[in-house]
Amino acid sequence: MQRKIAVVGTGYVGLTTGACLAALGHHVVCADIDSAKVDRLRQGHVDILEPGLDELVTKGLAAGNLEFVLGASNAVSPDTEVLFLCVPTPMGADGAADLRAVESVLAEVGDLLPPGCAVATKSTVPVGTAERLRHMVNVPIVANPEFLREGTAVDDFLHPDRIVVGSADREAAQRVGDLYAKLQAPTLVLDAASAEMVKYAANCFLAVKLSYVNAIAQLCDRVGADVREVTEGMGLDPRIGRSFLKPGPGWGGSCLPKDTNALLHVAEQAGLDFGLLRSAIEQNERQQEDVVARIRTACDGTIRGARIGLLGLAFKAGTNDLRDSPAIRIADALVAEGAEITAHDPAITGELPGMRLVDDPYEAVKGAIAVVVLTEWPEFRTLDWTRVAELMDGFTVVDTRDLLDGNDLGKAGLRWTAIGRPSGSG
Ligand SMILES: NC(=O)c1ccc[n+]([C@@H]2O[C@H](COP(=O)([O-])OP(=O)(O)OC[C@H]3O[C@@H](n4cnc5c(N)ncnc54)[C@H](O)[C@@H]3O)[C@@H](O)[C@H]2O)c1
Ligand SMILES: O=c1ccn([C@@H]2O[C@H](COP(=O)(O)OP(=O)(O)O[C@H]3O[C@H](CO)[C@@H](O)[C@H](O)[C@H]3O)[C@@H](O)[C@H]2O)c(=O)[nH]1
Repeated sequence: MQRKIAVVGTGYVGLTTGACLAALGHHVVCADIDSAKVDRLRQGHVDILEPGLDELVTKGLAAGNLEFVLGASNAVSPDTEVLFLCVPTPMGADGAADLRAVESVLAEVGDLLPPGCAVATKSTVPVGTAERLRHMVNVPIVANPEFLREGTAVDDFLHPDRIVVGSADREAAQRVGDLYAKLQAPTLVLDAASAEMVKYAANCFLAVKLSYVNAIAQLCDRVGADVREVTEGMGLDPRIGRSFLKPGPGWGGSCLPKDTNALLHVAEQAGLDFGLLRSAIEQNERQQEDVVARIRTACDGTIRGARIGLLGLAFKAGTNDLRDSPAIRIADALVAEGAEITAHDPAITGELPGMRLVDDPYEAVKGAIAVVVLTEWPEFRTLDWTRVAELMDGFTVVDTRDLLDGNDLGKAGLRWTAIGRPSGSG
C-alpha cells in the first residue's frame, strides 16, 4: 500500500531513505534547507558517491513519486503519514550530540503535522530524545535508527539486517515498521529509549572492536606476529566473526567518532564511568599518532621539509566523504610538522588546505621520500610500482591498510611497512 512520506534532510541518510522508500512504492517528498542542493536534486543530480542512488532518484522523479522541496514545512501535507528526521546531529564542544537541527525542524513542522501522522527519527539521537522532544509535536515520535554504511548505503537500506522502531506509542512504531514490510527484515518494536540505545550500542561496539584489533596489530609488531594471520584465526570463531577485524590508520567517518563521544557523554551524565569506551577513543588517537611516527621513520627521522605522497584521503574506500577521515588528520599532523604533501584520491577533486591535490596517483608520488596508503582503494593495488619507484626520491611505502602486494613492491625495489605485519624490502 502506498504511504505518504516526508523526509527532512537529503544527505546520506535522508536521500537514501527517500529514494529507497520511493522505490518501494511510497510517495515521498524530501526537504532540505540547502536550496542549491534541492535544485540539483530536482534535476536528478546527486552530489554524494553512493552506488545506485542516482538511478533511484532519476526513477523516482520520472515516476512522480519522489519530489524535492525547500524547507521542512513544504514537505508536510494534510495526508503525510510519517515524517522522517534525517538532519545532522554533530558532536558539540562537550562531546554531546548537538540536536539543534532536530529541534529546529520539529519547531518548524510541529503545528503542521496532521493527526495520525508519526515523526520517525533516523538521525542518531541520544537516549531520551524522543521522550524529551515529544512536547514539540502533537503526534507520536518513533525512534527508527538507521544502520546503513556510506559507500553501500542503497544496498544496506534495501537489505537491512534488522529494522528497529521504538516508541511509547507501540502502534505508531508498528506503523513506521510496516513501511519496510517489503524488505522482509527482522523488525524489533521497542520502547523509544531502547531503540535509541541500539544505535549507539552498535556503533560503539564496532569502534571498540576496531580499537582492539588496532591495538593487537601494534602488539603484533612488537612481538613478531603477523596480524593478518592472527585476525584470520580470530575471525573463524563465529562468536567473533570475520568482519571489522582489519587494522588501519584508525576509525573515522561521520558516525563512529561522534557517536562514541556522544555515548561517553551520556554515560558521564548518567554517572557511569565508561572507561572501556574512553580507552577505545584514546587508542584511536594513538593509532593515528603511530602512523605519523611510522612516516617519520620512513623519512629518516624528520618530517620537516620532506615530500610525502599520500594515496587516499576518504575515511574508507567507496566514498568521497572526508568528514573525520583519519587520512585528513594524519595529513594535517604531517603538515604541522613541516611536510610537503601531495595527495591523490580517486573520489576527491578540487582543493584542500595544506596540500597539493592531484588527479593522477603517479603525480602524487613524484619526488616523494615516502608514499603512504591511507584509504584502501582497490586501484592502488594495481599501480605500476616500478614506475612509482622510478618517480620517488626515496623508497619506502607505508601501507596503513595492508592493501598492497609485498611481492610487487619488492620486485620494484621498494621497502614497505604495514601495521602489525612483517616489513619487507626488494
Ligand atoms: N552518514 C551515515 O552513514 C549515517 C548512517 C546512519 C545514521 N546517520 C545519522 O543520520 C543523520 C544525518 O546524517 P547524514 O550523514 O545523512 O548527514 P548529511 O550531512 O549528509 O545530511 C544532512 C542534510 O540535512 C540538511 N539539513 C540540515 N538542517 C536542516 C533543516 N533544518 N531542514 C532541512 N534540512 C536540513 C543538510 O542541508 C544536509 O543536506 C545524523 O544524525 C547521522 O548520525 C548517518
Ligand atoms: O575492518 C575494518 C572496518 C572498518 N574500518 C574503519 O572504520 C571506520 C568506519 O567504517 P564503516 O563502519 O564501514 O563506516 P560508516 O559508513 O561510517 O558506517 C558506520 O556508521 C554508520 C553511521 O552511524 C552506521 O550506520 C554503520 O552501521 C556503521 O558501520 C572507517 O574509518 C573504516 O576505514 C577499519 O579500519 N577496519
